[in-house]
Amino acid sequence: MSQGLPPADNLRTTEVDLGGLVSVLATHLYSTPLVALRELVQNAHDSHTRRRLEDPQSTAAPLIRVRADSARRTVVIEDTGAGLTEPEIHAYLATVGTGYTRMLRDLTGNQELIGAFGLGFLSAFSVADQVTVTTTSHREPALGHRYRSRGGEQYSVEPCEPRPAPGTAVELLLKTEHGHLADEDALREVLGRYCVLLPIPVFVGDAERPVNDVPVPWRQDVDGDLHAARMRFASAFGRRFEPLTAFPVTPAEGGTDAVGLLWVQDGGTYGSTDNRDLAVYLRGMLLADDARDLLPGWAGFIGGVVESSRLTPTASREDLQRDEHYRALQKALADAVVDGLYETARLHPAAWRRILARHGQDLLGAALCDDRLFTLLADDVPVPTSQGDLTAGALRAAGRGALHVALGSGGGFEEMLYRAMQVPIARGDRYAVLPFLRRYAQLKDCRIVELGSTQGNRELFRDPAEPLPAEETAWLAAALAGDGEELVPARFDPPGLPLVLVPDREAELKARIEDDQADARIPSAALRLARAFTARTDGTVKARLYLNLASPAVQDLLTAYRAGHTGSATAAGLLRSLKMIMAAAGGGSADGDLTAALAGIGTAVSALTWSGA
Ligand SMILES: Nc1ncnc2c1ncn2[C@@H]1O[C@H](COP(=O)(O)OP(=O)(O)OP(=O)(O)O)[C@@H](O)[C@H]1O
Repeated sequence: MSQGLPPADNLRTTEVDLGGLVSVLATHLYSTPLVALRELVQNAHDSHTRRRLEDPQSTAAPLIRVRADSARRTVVIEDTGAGLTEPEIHAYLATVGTGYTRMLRDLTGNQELIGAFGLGFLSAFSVADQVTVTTTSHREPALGHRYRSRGGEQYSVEPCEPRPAPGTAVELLLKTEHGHLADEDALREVLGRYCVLLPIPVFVGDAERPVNDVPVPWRQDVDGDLHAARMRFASAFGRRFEPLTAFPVTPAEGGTDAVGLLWVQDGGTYGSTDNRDLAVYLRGMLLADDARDLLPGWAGFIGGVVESSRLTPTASREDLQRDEHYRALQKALADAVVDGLYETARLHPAAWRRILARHGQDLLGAALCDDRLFTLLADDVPVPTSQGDLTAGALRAAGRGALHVALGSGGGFEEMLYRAMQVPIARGDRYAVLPFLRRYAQLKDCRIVELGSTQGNRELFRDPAEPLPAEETAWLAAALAGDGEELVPARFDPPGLPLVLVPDREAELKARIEDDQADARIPSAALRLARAFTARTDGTVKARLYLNLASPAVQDLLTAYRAGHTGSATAAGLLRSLKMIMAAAGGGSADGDLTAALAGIGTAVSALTWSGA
């Protein structure tokens, strides 16, 4: 088949259904009607830049004022910029896809100009039934023109009184459903966010204070305390949480040009909470309000603002192209978070303590995803244990050089055993605790005792000095162990504890981690690590019953059995009941039920009492 073009006389021009196109562009390009406000303020800003370039002698103070009249359901955006001549209205304002702004930027190289696509003005029709633009060009200060359109498809232009000074007023007669925008408080809130980085003051109503008067700490030479200025900005900008600390984003050599500010948000986070909140600005205008994907997945506690002129917006100017600049910024932001946390730990110890307390759980997971972060956090981050939050170092010291971790979901026999041993036990079932402690143990070369795992059990339950004869083990197993329980003669502390039933926690953990729900709660990097640890578990053994040969009670039982004492079976029954009661108290389960165990104790006591009589 020929790949060439058809003969010229066969070429046709694509028809445009203007009405359909205008409707799509005006109504469907943007995700929220608020974008119209942003586009119109941005046009006002560009018009000021144009004025400065074309009319450098002008002494007019650049300002943008937005007014609302709820009774008339109107919003007016006024500027003291360049204004438009009548031909310019036709050629730029009323021509879809063409704007003066882009040409001016190409011509002058001025990077402050924001407009690019020649589409933004159309967004006015997404919120307004009628749009009226009254304008006076700085080139013809004695003339005024009024553009009027309903829907954007057709428009009229007529002469009118010139404005008191060159500039433009865009009046939106709001659609009923968007009438709530004609409210100056609402406008203040929206514009305060959209325009926070615009260099031109933006006023709402008759206010004398612009909505964008918070000093931008990475732009101005801040007098005095830079950290305090960063905190002020973060506090003014953050929507949901107060900042605990703030740190800068700086351009990376050969990477991104982005600058801005990140902060650690107050407010608890858990493994499951993603409060990442990042706004991205391009040439001073808000581009992406929720660009959380630029922040690392483990940084659920970070909020921030960045601006970059290398990022490319989509035509709606609400999202960013995922290009190499986007990826460079992602990397720079991950580095900035880690650098910022280092800086906080070094310079702001009080804030650092609050961050550790608030976001300890998240940080455990974060440490697993970034080596530098692990180094920073290893000795500081709190680990939840049976004795409250402790650092890994404190856990190790209290465990006489070993980290003790329970793999069960809290309570259970582990807690009882550890209480008897008087060491704190880390809650290995909590988000990221187990992989964090394993990594810690590996790097710091210390022992980790994971109770419930084969390895951990071997550490805790030592082999007996001499193995028991097979016949005695068989008798004990028959007397004490239930279905699916394996009797293991051992020695362990404290000697007062005759036996312990240990469910196979690795098998339990494996089942839990393989559960689909875990995917939703745990960031994938941490989950992969956890799975790597449980992959080797086969999960066939349900529980092991460790019998403490160091316990005087067990020794007496064996002596009685060897001597053929009739009471040995009764005493064994007593121990079996004790096992079941302990398992039930610890939230676990042994064979049989609690009522039977309690009854067993009664029977044993009666039998022993009578046999002694
Ligand atoms: N307030 C204003 N003052 C002066 N000229 C304006 C004003 N608003 C719009 N214009 C003119 O109309 C043109 C078209 O505006 P429009 O918002 O559609 O596109 P743009 O700003 O050029 O690009 P983008 O679609 O990227 O916003 C602008 O380029 C500018 O020349």
